[in-house]
Amino acid sequence: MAISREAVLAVLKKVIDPVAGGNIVASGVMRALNVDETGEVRFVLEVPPRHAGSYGAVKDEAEAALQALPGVVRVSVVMTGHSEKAPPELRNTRKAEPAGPERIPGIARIIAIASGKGGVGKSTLAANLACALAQQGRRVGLLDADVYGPSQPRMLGVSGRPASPDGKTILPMRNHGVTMMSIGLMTNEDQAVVWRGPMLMGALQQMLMQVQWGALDILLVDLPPGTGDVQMTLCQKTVVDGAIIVSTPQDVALLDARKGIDMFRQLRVPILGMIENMSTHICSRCGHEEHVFGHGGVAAEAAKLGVPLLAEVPLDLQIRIASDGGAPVTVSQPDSTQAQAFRDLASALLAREVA
Ligand SMILES: Nc1ncnc2c1ncn2[C@@H]1O[C@H](COP(=O)(O)OP(=O)(O)OP(=O)(O)O)[C@@H](O)[C@H]1O
Repeated sequence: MAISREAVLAVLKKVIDPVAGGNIVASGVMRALNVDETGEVRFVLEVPPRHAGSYGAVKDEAEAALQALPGVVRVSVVMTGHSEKAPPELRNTRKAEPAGPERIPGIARIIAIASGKGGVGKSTLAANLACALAQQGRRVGLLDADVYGPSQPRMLGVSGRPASPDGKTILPMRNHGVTMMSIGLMTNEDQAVVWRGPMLMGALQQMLMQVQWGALDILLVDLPPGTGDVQMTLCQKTVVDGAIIVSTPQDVALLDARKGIDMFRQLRVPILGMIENMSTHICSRCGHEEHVFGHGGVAAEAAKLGVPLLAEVPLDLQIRIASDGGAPVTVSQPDSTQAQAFRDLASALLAREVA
């Protein structure tokens, strides 16, 4: 019978830390827990050297309690006074497997919001979709990975540097029911950052793995435009459950969107659909409808490529004012027709069980 990590932790949480108080999991002396499928449980008790004597009994108690747990075959506990190196017997002796895409613990689904071209409204749509999904009861995260123009802090009205109480993990920000982290919060707003490939990959990995996202039903990733290192790294390192491609109806934007779709297909990421943004403009004074960038181009392209058209969002002054002011229209004017477009998009994704 395979033993679960949760069952092991439940047992360890009953073992009292005689020095720090509380249990040994909460106090942090129990580290590097490894529960493998053969029923072997290994961990380190990292204790202050001067209190080593007090932990002998703790080690015995933890070992005995775990041995009594059905499914546990072997328990090995190593006591150490420092944590620089894992003791030799704890090293994984199995050969490293090629690192394929992994799931991030606690995050049920990842959806990438992408565009071939910059400025087509990808961030605006990501912010509104995140808020609309949160309003419909989903636990939503939004990762702003647009290294060339991170705009989510402005769109979600968040500022300041994220805290890192332990110097290792990063606490995300939260507003409008959305848990958010942006590369823009890690750099000075006015500072132009020249990102090179390895730096980009490092920053993305850090934001995916070191941010304490908590339990999320869905993490939306607002990607930079185009088909570069960030897109590749995201899809190669993590399991991306789907991509949404945003485009305006213009030919040039569509051409780039097609390249984006090709890339995701090559990376085996399902295309959930396309969104036509700035689809049509309705004059706020006279109600006259104009097709500033043409209309219907994305619908035609989506049909040609065999992917669903998820939404057509108008070019609308309220949408711009709201997102540039820190409260997307879904939040600031929830009863408006503009907000309804995003709610319908969220509902459609929920109905298809992709969000
Ligand atoms: N439907 C819309 N109606 C009105 N304004 C919009 C709409 N969509 C986006 N905008 C505005 O257009 C500008 C660019 O949008 P946004 O930053 O979302 O684009 P982007 O594709 O994420 O750009 P980049 O790739 O450069 O980050 C913003 O000022 C935004 O408020």
